[in-house]
Amino acid sequence: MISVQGLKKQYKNAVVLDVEELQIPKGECFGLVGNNGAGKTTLFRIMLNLVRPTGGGVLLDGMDVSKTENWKSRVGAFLDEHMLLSYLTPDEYFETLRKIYKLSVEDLKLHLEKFQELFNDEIQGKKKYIRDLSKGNLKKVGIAAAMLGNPEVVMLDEPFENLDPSSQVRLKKLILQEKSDRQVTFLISSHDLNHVTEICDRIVLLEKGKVIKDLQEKEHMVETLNSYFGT
Ligand SMILES: Nc1ncnc2c1ncn2[C@@H]1O[C@H](COP(=O)(O)OP(=O)(O)OP(=O)(O)O)[C@@H](O)[C@H]1O
Repeated sequence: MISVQGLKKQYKNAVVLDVEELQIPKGECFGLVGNNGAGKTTLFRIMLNLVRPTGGGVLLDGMDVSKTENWKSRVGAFLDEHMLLSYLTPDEYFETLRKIYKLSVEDLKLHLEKFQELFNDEIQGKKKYIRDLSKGNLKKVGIAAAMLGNPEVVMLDEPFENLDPSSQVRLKKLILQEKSDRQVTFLISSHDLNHVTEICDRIVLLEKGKVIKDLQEKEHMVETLNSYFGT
């Protein structure tokens, strides 16, 4: 369970995040939407202790993410390409992570097998460095890396962006599979309203850093979001 309490982030005089309370239960697929600059990435970055909040904090299973490191083995995330080691090939990168997470060669192989359809023969066994991959393929490497080591919580910032239509469908299938097989808690930010409403149990809408809607009923999600975004 993730618990956000009195979270505030301010840059000079601008308050970019102001979330009074948010509880995300285990196994929930939590979607985060909002216009550019609404504060989605800032919320994820604070949850990963990459940005220090001005006030309040985030607890993961009771652990304050800014005060202990123990939550890190339970969380996987891909926010942007800076999280990757661009001087490695995807194979070298996965092998490096395998060693860090102390997984067996077989564990890594089984994990990557789940991604074969999504990888579409473009990622493994190639001599291409991560820095030379297309944006979509780079995203696929980041997502596969975020899910490595069986994390209980997976945070993905704009996972569908830059993926071709078949890859978007394959990614949705993968997320739903992981969720039903292992009760993974997914936190997904997206501008793609169709995809998030399809796979998420709940959608939180941010506007200028504040939660203005917390939608938990599937039937009303699409309608409410379409009317908000004018889509
Ligand atoms: N280091 C920083 N210094 C000043 N302002 C910042 C900084 N980082 C983020 N911001 C501001 O915080 C606000 C929220 O940004 P954030 O990236 O969280 O939005 P977002 O919802 O993820 O947007 P997008 O949909 O465009 O990715 C923006 O106004 C942004 O300019």
